[in-house]
Amino acid sequence: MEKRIPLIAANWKMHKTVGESVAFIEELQREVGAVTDREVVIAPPFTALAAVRRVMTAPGYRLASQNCHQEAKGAFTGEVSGGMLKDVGCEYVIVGHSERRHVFGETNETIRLKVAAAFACGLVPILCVGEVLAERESNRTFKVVDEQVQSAVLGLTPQQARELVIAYEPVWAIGTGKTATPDQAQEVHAFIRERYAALCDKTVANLTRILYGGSVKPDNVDSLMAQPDVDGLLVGGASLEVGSFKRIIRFVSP
Ligand SMILES: O=C(CO)COP(=O)(O)O
Repeated sequence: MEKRIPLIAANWKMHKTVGESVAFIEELQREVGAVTDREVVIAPPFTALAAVRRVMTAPGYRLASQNCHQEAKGAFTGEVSGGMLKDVGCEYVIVGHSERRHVFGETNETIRLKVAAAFACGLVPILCVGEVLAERESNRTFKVVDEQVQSAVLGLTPQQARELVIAYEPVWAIGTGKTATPDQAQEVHAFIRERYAALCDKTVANLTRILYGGSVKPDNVDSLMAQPDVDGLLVGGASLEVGSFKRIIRFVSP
C-alpha cells in the first residue's frame, strides 16, 4: 500500500545571504547525506534559490519558494511567478503562510489563486493554514482551518488534491517558543484529514501529507512526529542552524 513519505521543510523566511545559504546546504549534505525514507525541502529567500539549486545534489533534497504570485506574467513590480520558480529549479512553493496572510494581507481567495497558479506551473503547493490565538481561545480553530482548506482546494483535480501538501501552523506557536502539544497538533491534523476526505475523497486524504509548523525544535520533534496524522514539519527558526535542523531531519519514529 502507498504510504505517506515524511516531509521536513525549512522555511528560512528573510534570512541568509547567497554565501550563507550555499555553505548551509553543503554542510547539511555532508553531515546528513542522501535521504531515502523522507524528503527534505529547503525554502531559501528568492535571491538564493539559483545558488542553492546548484549545490543541492544529494538524493532526497528539494527546493521550494516561500511564495509566488498568482499571475503568470505582467506588470507586477516586485513579484515572482510560478513559472519563474519552476525555471530556477523549485519543486514546491509555500502558499498562504501566516506571515503572508497577516503581514501582507493575503486572503483565502488570493491563496486559492496561488494554489491553482502553482499547479499550473508544475509546482506542488505547501498550503499553510492555522488559527490565531483569539480564534483558538474562542473555540473557532476548526471553523477557521476548515474555511482555509475548503477555499484553497476548490476546483482542484483529484491528482492535484493528492499532491497538495497541507501545513498546519497555529499562528500563536510561530516564532514564540510555544509549540502546540502533540495532542493539540494531532487533534487538528485528524480534523483536517477528515474534512479533506469529505471535500475530496478518502483515498486522497489518506495519502495527503499534513505537516506541523510552529516552534518545532530538536527536543519536541520526536513527540510531534509520533502522532499518527503528523506527516512532517515546517520549520522556521530551528532550520537556520545545521545542528538543530539535522536533528529534526533525523527524527526518530516510534
Ligand atoms: O513559520 C514557521 C514555518 O513556516 C514556523 O516558524 P518557527 O519554527 O520559527 O516557529
